Parts: sequence; C-alpha cells; structure tokens
Amino acid sequence: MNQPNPSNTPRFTPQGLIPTAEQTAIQLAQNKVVLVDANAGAAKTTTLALRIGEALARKLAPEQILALTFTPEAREVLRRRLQEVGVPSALAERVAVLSFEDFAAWMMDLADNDDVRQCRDLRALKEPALRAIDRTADRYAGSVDGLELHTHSVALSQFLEVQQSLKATMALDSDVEFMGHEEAAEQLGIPLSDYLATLEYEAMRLDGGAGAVFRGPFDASYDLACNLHEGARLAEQFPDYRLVLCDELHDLNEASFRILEALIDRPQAFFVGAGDKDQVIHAKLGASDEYLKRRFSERFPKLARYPLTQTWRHGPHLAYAMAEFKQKRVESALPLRTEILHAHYADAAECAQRVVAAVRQWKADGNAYDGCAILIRDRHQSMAIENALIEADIDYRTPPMAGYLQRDEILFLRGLLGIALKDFSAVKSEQVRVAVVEALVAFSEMKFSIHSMDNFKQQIMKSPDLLGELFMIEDERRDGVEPDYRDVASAGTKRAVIAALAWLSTVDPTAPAAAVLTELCERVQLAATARRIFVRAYDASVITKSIASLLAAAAASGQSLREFWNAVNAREAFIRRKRDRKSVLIECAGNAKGKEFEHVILPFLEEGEFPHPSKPRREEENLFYVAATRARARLTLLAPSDAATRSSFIAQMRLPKSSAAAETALERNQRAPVATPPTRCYLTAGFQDKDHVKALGAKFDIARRAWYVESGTDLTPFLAWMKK
Ligand SMILES: Nc1ncnc2c1ncn2[C@@H]1O[C@H](COP(=O)(O)OP(=O)(O)OP(=O)(O)O)[C@@H](O)[C@H]1O
Repeated sequence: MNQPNPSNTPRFTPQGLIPTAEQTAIQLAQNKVVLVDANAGAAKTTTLALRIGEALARKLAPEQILALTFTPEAREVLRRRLQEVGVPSALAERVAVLSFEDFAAWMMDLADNDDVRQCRDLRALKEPALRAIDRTADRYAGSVDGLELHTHSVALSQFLEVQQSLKATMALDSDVEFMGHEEAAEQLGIPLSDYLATLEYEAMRLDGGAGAVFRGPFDASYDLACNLHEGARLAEQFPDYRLVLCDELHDLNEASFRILEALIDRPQAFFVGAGDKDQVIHAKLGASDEYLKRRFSERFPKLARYPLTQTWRHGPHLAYAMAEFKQKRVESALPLRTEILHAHYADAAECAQRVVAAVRQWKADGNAYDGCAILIRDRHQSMAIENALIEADIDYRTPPMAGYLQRDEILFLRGLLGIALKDFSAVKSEQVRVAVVEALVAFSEMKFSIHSMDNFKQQIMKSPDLLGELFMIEDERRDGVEPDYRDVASAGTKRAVIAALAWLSTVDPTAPAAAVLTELCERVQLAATARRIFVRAYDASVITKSIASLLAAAAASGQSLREFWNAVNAREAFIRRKRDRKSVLIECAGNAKGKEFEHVILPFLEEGEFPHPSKPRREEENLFYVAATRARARLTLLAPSDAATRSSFIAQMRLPKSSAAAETALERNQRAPVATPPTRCYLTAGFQDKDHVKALGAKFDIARRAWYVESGTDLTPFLAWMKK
C-alpha cells in the first residue's frame, strides 16, 4: 500500500475539480514506476494531467516530460484534460504529448538523420505491396507449392494488416531467419504466401538493410523497437525525459512495450502509466492485459500500483451494472441517475425504428442530437438504422466508418445496377464513382496495372456511362503474355460477373428489386467470392450480413428495380448534403474508446451479433464494457422480443440486483455535501509587481506562473492587477 508522505503536499492545484485522495496520491507519487489499472471513466487521463501539472509546478522543464498515447484521438483527449485541469497552454504546448508512432518516427529520423517518407494512408502502401507480390511471384513461382498470390485491393489490405500484426507483436523480429520458409510461416501463424511477400516487402522498405525508404502504420514503432532490441545506442540519443507517462495502457503491444522499457530504463526517468485491463480489444494488434497484469511487474519488480476506484462518468446505476457484468468493484460517488432503458424488437427494421424512437425521446426530453451516439457491434448493422434515420429526417454522421452505401460490397452491386440500367451518371459524387470502379475490380477479381486503373478512373469521373467498358479492358501490360499466377483463381469470377451483367441487362426495370438483387447475388457468386477474397472468415461473414440487410431493405420497400436504384441515389444525396443541424453519431463500438457521450444506444443485442460467435468471449465482453461505459446520463439497450435470443450480456448485468443497490447509493450520493472547487482570481501582476502583491497576501501559482488570490478575499487592493 502506498501511504502518502505528509510532508509531500501538492504544489499544483487544479481548476474545475477537487482531486480525490487517490488522485492526489498519484499526483505526488515518487516511485520510479507507477501503474494505475482502473475502471472506465475513473479519471485515469485526468490524473495523468494532474501528474504533469505537479511536475511543472515543481519546476521540471516541460521539454523533459513525454506523454505517450496509442492513437491521435487519445492524444487529443490528454491535451484537452491538461487544459481542463488548468495547465497553461503556453506550458502544455511545450510538453511532448505524442502517439507512439509519432514519437518513434521522430526518434528514427534522429537516428537515420533523414526524413523518411511517412505513409499514414494505407492506400499509399498498395503500390509497394503490389510490387512485393510481383517480386514474390518472380522469385518463388514454380519452386514453392501452393503459392496463392492475390492482387485485388481487398487482398492487399489484408496483406498489409497481417504485416501490421507481425510488427506490432514483434513476431517478425523473432528467431525465424534460420528456419525454412514453410516452418517460419507456420511458427508465425500466417499463410506461406503472406510470409514470403512480407520478406520481399521489408527488403524493399528497408532497402536491403541500408535504411528505411518509407514507413507505413506501425513501421516506425517496429523499426525503433528492433533498433533498441539490437543493442543499438539509439536510446542514448533520446531527449532527456525525466517524466514519462502513458495513457490507455490496455492498447500496449510488444513493440510499444519495448520502447517504454528503453525510456524507463534511463536512470533519471520516472514513469506513470494508466490503463484498464477490461478494455483490451485490440488483441489482433498484439494488445493484451498481460502487460498490466504481469509483464510490467516482472520487468520492474519495484513498481507501485495505485488505485482509482470511482467512476466519474456515470452514476451508480450504470456503475453497478458494469460491476456485475465484469464481476469487479466499480463505485460512483456522483449524485446522477444514469438511466438504463430497454426496448424490444421483432426484426432488424423494428430495431431501427426503436433507435429512431430513442433518439426522438432524447430530443423531446430537451437534449441535443449531438449528445447521442449509436454504437454498433459491426458495420453491417448500420444499414437498417441509417435508412430509418433518413426516413425520419434525422441527420447522422458516421466517422470514420463510411455510411453503408459506400461499402465495397454495396458499391459493387451499385456498379452492376448502374451498368445494366445504363444510368451510372445518377451517382453524382466523383469520389463514389471511383470507389465503385475499385469495388467492381475487387469483387470481379480483375487484374489491372495501377496505370490503366488510374486512367480508367479518370475517364469514369468525367463520363460515368463508360463504366460498362471496364469489363472489356484487358490490362495492356499483358498483351501477348501467358496468363500468370494472378489470373488463375480469378478468371471464373470475372466470367460469372460478365454473364450476370448480360442477364441483368435483360431484366425489366419494373421487376421487384428484392427478387432481382437476390438472383444477381447468386449469379455473381457474391458469398463465395467474399469467402475467397477475405482471408478471415469473420470479414466474409460481415459482407454476407451486409448483403442480407440490403436484400431485406429492398424487400421491405416493395420497390421495383428502377425505383430502388433511384431511392439509393437519393439517399446518398441526403447524406452528402451540407449539415448545419446537430447530428447523431453512428460509430463502431471499437472506435469509441476513450470518448464519452450523454446518451449511448446499443442496438442489435442478440445472440449471433453481440457477442460475436467467432470471437473470443473475453474480448467480446471487453468490447461491450467499452461501449456501455461511454454513457453519462442514459444507456438504451435494444434486444429481441424473444428472450431466448437476447444477448447474454444483458442478463450478465443483473439489472434487478444492481439497480436496487444503485438506488441506495444514489440516495447516499445525493445526501453527501456538494464540494465545489475553490475558485481563484488570477492577477495580471508581472515580475516587477511580485513583492507588492505578495505583501498584500497574493500567492504564486508555479504551474501557471501567475499570481492569484483565493475566492472570498477582498479584491479592492488588487484592482490594479485585475483583468478588465
Ligand atoms: N476529481 C474529479 N471530480 C469530478 N470529476 C472528475 C474528477 N476527475 C475526473 N473527473 C471527470 O471524470 C470524467 C472521466 O475522466 P477521464 O476521461 O480522465 O477517465 P478515464 O479513466 O481516462 O476514462 P476511460 O477509461 O474511458 O479512458 C471526465 O469527465 C473528467 O472531467
């Protein structure tokens, strides 16, 4: 147990909140390594900001503080909390608050002494990925059995994802170089083709070992972690950080852990990290609760663990429901009734109507739309909801996930309809037209050189009705060339799509849309193609569900093919129109981590959806926990009317039991005296005035470098230094 030292009192007093004793203990902790494993909303980020304020008040130079996060969003939240607790912006701006990637890129540039090109956008990596696949074919085709190399955009993104995972987990840096290729691929748990292509890709990226030529996501962290691991002296070139902090430690993976180790190992450095082991949801990228539970203590045996036991985000009703759900202690001292509401539905369309009703009720209760977030488990779930919101004339936004009309599988079908109806110009956005071309190429498994693809996209932007010619173009690079590995798996798909298009062109546009689309999907073998082009069965299943939702929407509309086509394009126009009203957010639950919303709506809480059957139960629980704990004032749970098919997560919250206990706690919280943070009146007094104002009773705030008087003080003597 970490007892506070009575002579060690805070020099930084935050504004706007009164820190709890637990927060103050972390603010003042003097241990070399401090770890905080605490519940969602328990003020982890805020407390890291207090720790920074304290260090500045103790005259640590801002340049000697490094605060690391895993995402740009988390970095912004930490910067905001620094402002909120009252660290003056002039000082806060000098503190390095960086994502691991940015820090690693900066350190690698220091080491390489050059400005390596950063490719943050995955699309920029497709070209080198394609080259790596070509090199793999040149080198191994004929000598390696079962080489399966695909070059369509979906396969390329998957290849890049596999690589990210190998790098984040540092598996690529493990001892596989002396193994045979097959054995190494097996050890890494990836297909042989991906392994060989990765070797080629890395040889190109690192210029055969001479140094990086470009870096994609995770590459900088990976390069830095490799460099540190090889005993290079790069850590000695790090700036002289005395205080290192890390937020969202539950996202930690092997690459970032190695970087932290190097920072903490420096003799002068102190470390404070905070995370929540129940929020680990990125296992695919190597995140694991093992770091919080075990790895830190093994590596730094003297580390001190500090608790933050209360959540400040919501009241006892949600806090206790989550305590039951996770079978752990969660407390809330807030005098706030966070409502947990339920509604039931028979099918997807009714679920979407319930979402609309929940949003409308929120508005009718006097709240703004933008306080409301609909957090879905998977992107296919948004289709019914988006359609219902459009019909109800409620604006919504979907960052960073594209609305359903712009998803690859839907764009593919839209492309086919546009060709068959000879009406592709009805798709008004040039960006969407280009995306349709990419989707047609991916789902027809066509092969294009980048050059001819770019040319074609340019033409389509100007003359949309040329789209049908896509299927007539042969890649000019291949004229007279024998079909190679790229053509083998895919020729059948392209033939099926061309045949389906020929059929579609003969269909009467007044025929019912649902029947035509169902037959179209069968003719183009959409489900089978999805299973082939998506390596992970899970991704293929999302595509299949997405298509099923489209067919259900078409059936429910009762529209003809032509009407359906027009309606889809009109919807796109609705979504793209300029927004000046406040809008509801639709977001995948996994992207909402670290954020908070007044009202969270969780739809489709049914077996087969959430928890997802193909994912580990524990990770699904964590995802649900993240989603539900984003709520401050209201949580709406939407589940099937048939109790037998409801998500088991609802029962796991044991709401009757937890809400009874919460009522008592709420009464207790409401009776507790309300402590309001002391307010200070800051003076404009400069250095030359210091003796004068000090004699009058003013105090100096070291963190803000400003003189102030406590609230309640007679301000008359200080009028000369008051802001006008
Ligand atoms: N002492 C306090 N008194 C009142 N409110 C507080 C206090 N400390 C923090 N808060 C508020 O609690 C809320 C949650 O804080 P914060 O975002 O720091 O939690 P967190 O543990 O980092 O959350 P998450 O687990 O979601 O990342 C914020 O709105 C913050 O302003």
